[in-house]
Amino acid sequence: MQPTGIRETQRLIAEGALTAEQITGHFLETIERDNPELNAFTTIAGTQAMQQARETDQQFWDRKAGRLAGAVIGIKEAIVERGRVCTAGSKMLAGFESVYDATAVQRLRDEGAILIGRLNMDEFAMGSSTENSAFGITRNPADKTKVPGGSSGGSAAAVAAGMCHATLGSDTGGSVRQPASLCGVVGLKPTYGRISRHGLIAYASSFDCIGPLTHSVEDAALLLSVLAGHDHSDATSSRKPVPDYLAESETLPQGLRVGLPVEYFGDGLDPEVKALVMQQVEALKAAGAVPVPLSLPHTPYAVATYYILATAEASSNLARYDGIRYGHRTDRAQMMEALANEKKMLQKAGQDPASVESALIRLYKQSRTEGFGPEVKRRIMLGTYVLSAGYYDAYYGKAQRIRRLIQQDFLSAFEHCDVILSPTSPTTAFGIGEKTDDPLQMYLSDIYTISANLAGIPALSLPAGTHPADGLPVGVQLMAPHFREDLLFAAGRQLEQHQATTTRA
Ligand SMILES: NC(=O)C[C@H](N)C(=O)O
Repeated sequence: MQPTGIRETQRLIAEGALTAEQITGHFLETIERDNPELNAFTTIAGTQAMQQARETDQQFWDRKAGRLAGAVIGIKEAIVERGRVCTAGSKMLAGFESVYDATAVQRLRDEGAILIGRLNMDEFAMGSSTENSAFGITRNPADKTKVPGGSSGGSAAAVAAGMCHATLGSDTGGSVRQPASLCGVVGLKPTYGRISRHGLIAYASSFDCIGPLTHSVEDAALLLSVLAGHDHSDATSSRKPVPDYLAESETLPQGLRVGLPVEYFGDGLDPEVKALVMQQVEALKAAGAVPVPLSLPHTPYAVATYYILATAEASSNLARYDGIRYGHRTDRAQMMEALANEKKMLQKAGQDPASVESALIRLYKQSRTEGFGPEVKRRIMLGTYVLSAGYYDAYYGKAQRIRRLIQQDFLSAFEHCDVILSPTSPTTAFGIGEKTDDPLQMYLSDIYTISANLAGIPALSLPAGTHPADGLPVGVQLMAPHFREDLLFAAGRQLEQHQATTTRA
């Protein structure tokens, strides 16, 4: 059995009990064996990873190892990596090779991480099940008939299946935390602006965050220490100093007040999920924390608000894929022939052939029709509608105002508590195909994760045990005030320790 934690691996390499080459080889064998069925990885960078591993071993030997030396990490398709195909799960970007590294990827490289490949996702991060990828669905390693969650389903499945130490995902409305919960791993959405978005293919820019998925809270803290910090290429990245999250989260602050929002424990929550989440509250209580019942009154509007604002931003961000400057381009010869035929038909019918649209307009339309999948098209249409002149105030303007009220709910709540605890997802992983015909049901699986994105606050999902009926992983979510990731890690580590002792006992 090989170690799956970064810190543990580093200890073993430093002691000479393991080499980076061995651990990378082990992960590659696991990928080779299990990826054909799971489809977590879209690209496997075996040769380069082994080369990097050999360099890492030399660095350990020379005592020049970086903070992530020996850490084998996979990257979500939405985050660009120099020299690799970066598709964001879309046919629109099939074959698109990036000429630069996202800042987050560059930071991993600078600290010696070994980059092992690229991970499947819902197209342009639009989805909660990884069933919307142009490159096939990803399966949940815990039960291959179930979805892994989404949109970072490949990133969560790869960690859960032991194919790497950690992965990068992105979280616009729960896309790191919900799949982490459904696959039984740790997932962090940091404060908006804590990690640079430079090189993250844009979906909804006022929400998009890059975040790590790991086997342990400790590894998530280590990764955030490396990934966080200001970047001159992203004007929204924060200049706040980056703490040593590992050191800052070693002990649980005395008398930590844990907020329990009534709106997160009501209708629609599976009772067994609720019971496991409440066990986490008991574990924190036993460590001296104090539960504080509270209300976040605007929660019922969160899903609607998010799906108005995110689709509006997406319709604008995705306008760049026009087939000329960027993205898939339709076959021009075929298109010209079709246009010529249409003109002939009109002439025959005695109508004006000039009424046929121009070749340029047709090229845009045809390229976008072919390049985007159905969910992306739905969101572009929704987003364009809510931004249109006659409806702007009724939808977009109103949603912006409700977003402010949701932020205000959290600011008020944090006057009475230090962290907020809730389920991450109302149910365990659902069946493949179960929600694909019902977009509203799919959107509702983000019910507990979306508010943190609306408010810009950090949130962590970690395993809370397995559901007694289906044996699938259940996640618990912790949320904290802006830039207080240290509190999430401190509470998360406490829960992990508790789980380790109770499962051992
Ligand atoms: N991207 C995300 O964070 C996932 C969310 N379910 C969405 O489709 O927008």
